[in-house]
Amino acid sequence: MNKYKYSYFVSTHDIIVMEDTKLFKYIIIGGGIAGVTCAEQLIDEDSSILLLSATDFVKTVTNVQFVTKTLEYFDVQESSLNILASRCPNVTVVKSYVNYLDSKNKIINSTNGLFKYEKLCICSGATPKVIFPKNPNVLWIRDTESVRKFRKRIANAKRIVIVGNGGIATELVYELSGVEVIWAIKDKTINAVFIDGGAAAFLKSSLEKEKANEEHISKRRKYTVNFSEGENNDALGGALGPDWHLGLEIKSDKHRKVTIESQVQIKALYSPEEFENRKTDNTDQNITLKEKWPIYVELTNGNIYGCDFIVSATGVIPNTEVFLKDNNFELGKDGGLLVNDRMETSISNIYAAGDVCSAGWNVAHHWFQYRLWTQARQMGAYAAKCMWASLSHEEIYMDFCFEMFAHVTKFMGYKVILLGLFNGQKLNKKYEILLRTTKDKEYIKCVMVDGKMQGAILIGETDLEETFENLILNQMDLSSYGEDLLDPSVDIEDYFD
Ligand SMILES: Cc1cc2nc3c(=O)[nH]c(=O)nc-3n(C[C@H](O)[C@H](O)[C@H](O)COP(=O)(O)OP(=O)(O)OC[C@H]3O[C@@H](n4cnc5c(N)ncnc54)[C@H](O)[C@@H]3O)c2cc1C
Ligand SMILES: NC(=O)c1ccc[n+]([C@@H]2O[C@H](COP(=O)([O-])OP(=O)(O)OC[C@H]3O[C@@H](n4cnc5c(N)ncnc54)[C@H](O)[C@@H]3O)[C@@H](O)[C@H]2O)c1
Repeated sequence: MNKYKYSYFVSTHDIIVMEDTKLFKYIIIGGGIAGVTCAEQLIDEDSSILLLSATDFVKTVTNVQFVTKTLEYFDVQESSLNILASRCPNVTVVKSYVNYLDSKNKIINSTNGLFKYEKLCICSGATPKVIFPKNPNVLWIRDTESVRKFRKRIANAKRIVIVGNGGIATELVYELSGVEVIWAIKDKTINAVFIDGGAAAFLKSSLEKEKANEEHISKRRKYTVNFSEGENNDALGGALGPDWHLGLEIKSDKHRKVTIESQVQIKALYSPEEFENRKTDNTDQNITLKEKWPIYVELTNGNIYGCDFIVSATGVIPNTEVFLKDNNFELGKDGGLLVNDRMETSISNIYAAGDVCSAGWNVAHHWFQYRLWTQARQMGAYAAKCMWASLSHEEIYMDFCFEMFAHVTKFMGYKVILLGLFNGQKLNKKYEILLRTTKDKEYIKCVMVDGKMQGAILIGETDLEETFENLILNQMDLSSYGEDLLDPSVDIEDYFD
């Protein structure tokens, strides 16, 4: 590896570029799915491409399989930097944390020196938005390191409180057994980030079953994660993804014990000493308080729980901070780097993809951004195409995957497919719902406007995803079918394919 000389004055951020500061045609920051996909997809084979990864590992996607035109499964691996470099000979992979961007001179300063770019793609992901982040009894899940900390603490835990109602909380609550879980959610029903109340009721019964009785079907076929002990890297690693929870099989007791506290938030946390000093009346209403716990949680409904620790699964914030210093990036409402339909940020020659960016183009009616693995991959690949097209003056079109939102995952033991405006997003409550549900088997919901399908939730093995995807994309008028559309005796799959 070349060593680059550099000079850098932290006080003024003036960078003196030495003659041998290396120029790369493309630089990509971030070794998560967005960054790695971007590097792999750069078809400019003669070009110098540099990928900077803050950690010793990068995330690579393998065995991509399309379920439909827009739905895909894939395996994810944590690979060493050398493996990526050997797979992509035109990509130099350097472990380095970027701490300053000089967009005027197109230079980045990193822990491994200065690098100059023609085109830069920022794929720095997102950081968990943790409630009470400084409290040592509040944990989160994002990367391998955070899961390691969680595993260590859960091994001896009797009760934990999980806060949040999205992907991580839903998966964690389902995966844990042999420990009492208090699940504190802001909404009326579980997993409200992804599904409606009806689907939530369908899934919830899974929590009452014993873990051992269920077949463990993985969300994807494989997720290889490196849990080697001893490594202690403070840099935030890439987000975990499919099947990150498979390593949580640590309790022999397979009983789930989940209490759902709905429509609440955390009001306060108390250390044992602070709790002892509380002399309010409501503290003794809760028998669980007779035991001594490392931390106590007061909910907004007045209930107080002692527990071993709390998991904050309360969403993410795009990792932009380092890049904002002296750079006037336009940001999206959610704090991401705003990108246009060419994945360009508001600063020329700088692109962004994955969790760090906010889609700022006029998005297709049936598509919206969700910070998901699949979208990180799609955006990374498309950003690569856009950077290449810009330098080679080629015309390209927006990828088809941005036409319709599509996500396949697994919640509470069921395959879950979300298509288009599956929860009536963007429709201002002006839509009808067609529903078919069979207990413990399937839940099918179609969102309809004027007889045309706008979105769908498919839970279980319905085999309807391809048909429904076509119906949403084609906007075929289905008024004449009315409710028969979901009649189990009508084989709509054959009819519409
Ligand atoms: C527990 C968990 C489960 C999930 N499950 C699913 C799922 O089932 N399906 C799904 O679709 N999505 C899932 N997601 C979401 C998905 O993992 C993310 O949306 C996706 O991985 C984001 O990829 P990314 O490349 O944009 O960011 P990241 O994976 O966060 O990668 C960003 C990279 O940038 C590096 N970096 C940051 N700052 C710097 C810097 N200054 N200099 C150098 N490098 C830097 C980081 O170290 C990191 O390697 C899950 C997320 C989590 C946390
Ligand atoms: N199977 C999947 O597709 C899957 C699984 C895990 C994670 N992910 C993705 O990983 C990322 C992180 O997951 P996540 O579950 O942390 O985020 P999320 O955005 O899915 O859910 C965040 C949840 O936290 C709640 N919340 C926010 N602030 C709160 C507060 N102060 N008090 C109480 N609740 C609060 C929100 O209401 C929401 O329910 C997301 O982008 C998510 O989509 C996806």
